[in-house]
Formats: sequence, structure tokens, C-alpha cells
Amino acid sequence: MSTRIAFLKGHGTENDFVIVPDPENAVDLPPAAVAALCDRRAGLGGDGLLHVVRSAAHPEARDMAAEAEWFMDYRNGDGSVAEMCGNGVRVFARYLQRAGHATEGDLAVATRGGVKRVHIAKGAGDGGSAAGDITVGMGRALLPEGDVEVGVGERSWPARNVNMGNPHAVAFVADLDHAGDLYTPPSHAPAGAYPDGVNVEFVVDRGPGHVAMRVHERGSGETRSCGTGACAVAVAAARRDGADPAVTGAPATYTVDVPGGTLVITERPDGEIEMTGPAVIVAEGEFDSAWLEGVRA
Ligand SMILES: N[C@@H](CCC[C@H](N)C(=O)O)C(=O)O
Repeated sequence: MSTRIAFLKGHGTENDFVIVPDPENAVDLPPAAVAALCDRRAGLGGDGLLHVVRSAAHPEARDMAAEAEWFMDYRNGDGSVAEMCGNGVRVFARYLQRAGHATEGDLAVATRGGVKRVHIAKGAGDGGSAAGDITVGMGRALLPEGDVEVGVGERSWPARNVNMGNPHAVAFVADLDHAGDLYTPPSHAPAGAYPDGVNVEFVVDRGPGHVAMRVHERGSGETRSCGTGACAVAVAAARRDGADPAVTGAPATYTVDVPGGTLVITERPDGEIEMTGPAVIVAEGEFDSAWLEGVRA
């Protein structure tokens, strides 16, 4: 018997997500179903999917349940699983606020990258769909040793390997257009540097503490924003600029323009990184479980 499955659509700086609230983890979402839901022509459309599950009801999150009631079961648009999504966790928090599971202020969210601390700023009062920025404690960046290089067509650039829970290669370029159309993933070298694939950021300077980026995301293609990517870019820029907070003892703040908006990233002397930006719910509806069954078949 077919049933109706609730969904919402939301975005953070135009990194957009299908949101599937499923507190008891009752909706089966194999990779093909996620890819079908994220399909922009035959599905609902999104760079990724946020499966909203109570931590206690998900085998990957049970041990975080005492600290964080809700688990962000994040999937890329192609159905693959990723460790973390920085824009996703803000949109996830916005959904919890709208659904009455959270209020303005502090909140803990379980992710595959561990428990993230979120702060929902006081907004103008639009029912919790878009008001006020959301700040996420993104944890510390890891900077694996070793040179990496990324390439598009005939061009290649040295890149910084930055891990924000998920893998990134950050390349400073002369012109964002040099990254081309990004319809296919940029190449990277050495071949073994990213055994699980990589998100690639192309960065230009806009001014002191101010950069702009484009990104090709593992599992999603070029997107209009990537939160973990913006953090990786801010860390790479701070190291390049001699502004490593662990060395200077002062926080480093970068404004990161993405095609879909602006994120503000601060790295503290203890290495903890905070990201602030908008999160918006734009629609909600239902789809028929029979459609999803057809996709799985
Ligand atoms: N857009 C996200 C990152 C999503 C995961 C990424 N595609 C990966 O596979 O690592 C963000 O905002 O961080």
C-alpha cells in the first residue's frame, strides 16, 4: 500500500537539499532513491539530501544520542554518503526550528563527523523558515602533509590538502573562469592522495581577509556553495597569508564569497573553526511512496 512521505526543500547560500523528516528511521533510502529524489528533472532536485532521524533510531548515531537528539544522515546528490556537510547542518537546524524541535539559541546536531554545536541567531520572526544567520562549530581542520595538484583541461595548480571531516583540495587561481565549466571532476595528483574522492575549491582574492571560490563537490558536481569547502579555503588562505591562529595567537576571519552568497569563517587559536551563514526553508510537500518504490526496483 502506498503512503505519503513528507519532504521539504531548503538551501544554505544556494547549496540546496531535499529534506526528509523521518524521526524513527522508517524510510528506506538506498543510493538510487536518494539520487532519484535529488534529480533536478525527474525528481525534486537538490545537491544533496538531509535525512532527519532521531540519533537513538540510527545505528550510526546511537552513541551520540545522549549529546544530540537529532542525526543529520547526509547524502550527496548521487546517493553517496559523506562525512559532513557544513551548509547542510545549518539547513538541518533551520528545519528543526521550523518543526518546533529546536528554538533560537544553542543546539547540538549529530553528524558522521561527530556532534556539531549550532547557534541559531534571533531572527525577524518569519516562522523559522529563513530568519537570522546560523553558526556552526565545524571542529578543527587537518592538513595532511604532501604536495597535491589539481587540473582542469590544460591547466593545473598546486593545491592545499585540507580535511574538514571530508576531503578538500584548495587551489588559488588567477581567475575563477580558469576552472572552466566543471561539468566533470577536476583531475588530481598524486593519484593516491584522495582514495575516497575529493571536493575541489578554486579560489581568488577579493581583498584582505576576503576571498571568492567555486567548488566541484564529490558526489554532487559543481554547486553554488560548500560549507566545509569554505572552511578549507579559509584555513588554506590563513596559512598562505601567515595568519595561522595557532602561531599568531589571534583568530583569523575570512569572508568567503561563493556563487550563491557569502559565508564568514573564523579559526580560533585552539584550531576550532566557526562558520556563519544563512539557511532557508523554501517549500514543503509530500511524495508518494510508490514512486520511490518504482525507483528502487
Ligand atoms: N556541500 C557540503 C559538502 C557535502 C559533502 C561533499 N560533497 C563530500 O562528498 O564530501 C558542505 O556544505 O559542506
